[in-house]
Amino acid sequence: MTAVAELAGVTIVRGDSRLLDGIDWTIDETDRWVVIGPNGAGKTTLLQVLAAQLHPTTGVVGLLGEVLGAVDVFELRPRIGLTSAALADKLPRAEAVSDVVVSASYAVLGRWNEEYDELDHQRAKELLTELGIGHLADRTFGTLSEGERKRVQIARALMTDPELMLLDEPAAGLDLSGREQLVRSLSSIATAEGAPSMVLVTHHVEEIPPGFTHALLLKRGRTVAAGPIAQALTAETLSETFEMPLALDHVAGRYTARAF
Ligand SMILES: Nc1ncnc2c1ncn2[C@@H]1O[C@H](COP(=O)(O)OP(=O)(O)OP(=O)(O)O)[C@@H](O)[C@H]1O
Repeated sequence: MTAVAELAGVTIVRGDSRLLDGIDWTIDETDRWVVIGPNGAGKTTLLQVLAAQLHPTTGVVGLLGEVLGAVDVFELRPRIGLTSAALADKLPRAEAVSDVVVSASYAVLGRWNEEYDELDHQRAKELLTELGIGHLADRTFGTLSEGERKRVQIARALMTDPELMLLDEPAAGLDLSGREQLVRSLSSIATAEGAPSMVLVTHHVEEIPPGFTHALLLKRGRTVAAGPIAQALTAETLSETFEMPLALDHVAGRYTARAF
């Protein structure tokens, strides 16, 4: 199996804080990881490292066969799909949904004056349809609901056929039906042939799409547990991560947690 990412002793220090503290982690090609942890655990920081946006203070990051620090990150980044609230805010609200998706192939935010191939538009339409929002292709991005916008972002991140897909709290702020539709879409992306390796960050086990294979639990910048999801994600590891006694259920491929 080929490693898509290999982190060894990754530590990130800002002032007196260790945002990440000695993270060792290997992501293989066929892995679909979920990263779970409380607010401030370092999840977004970890995703920024995987997105080649942040270099560790100490430690080594291997990414898509390259070593961070010894490679031009501008060559690496187009191979990585990222969705996050920060990125969503930068998408042009006045632009047509299909253009928001298509413009990803040129790694630009906003359509400007690039010429896009008919093939690109076809691909964008296909992706939007896969995500259940094909009918919104001609709408203006700013007129979409939060849940619809999240799905456009995912289509956009998939547009470049990334080798690694990073999703930072994709279901945050969605209502129940929005969350369930998104979980279903992510599950079908995760289990599709030729899908990219995936890392999904969340606070909530309810948001883990069926088909995700591995879990990393993070607390105060450190790994509590990491590995195949059945072993890494248990009532014990979850309780330790969130520092409260939690019961964990796993029914029909979905997880639920509650305090007791
Ligand atoms: N530049 C910085 N300087 C100092 N502390 C920082 C800096 N950037 C982030 N932090 C702190 O690092 C910690 C980890 O932040 P991060 O955003 O990675 O956490 P998170 O797990 O994604 O949290 P949340 O679930 O709330 O989004 C937080 O306590 C945050 O305040």
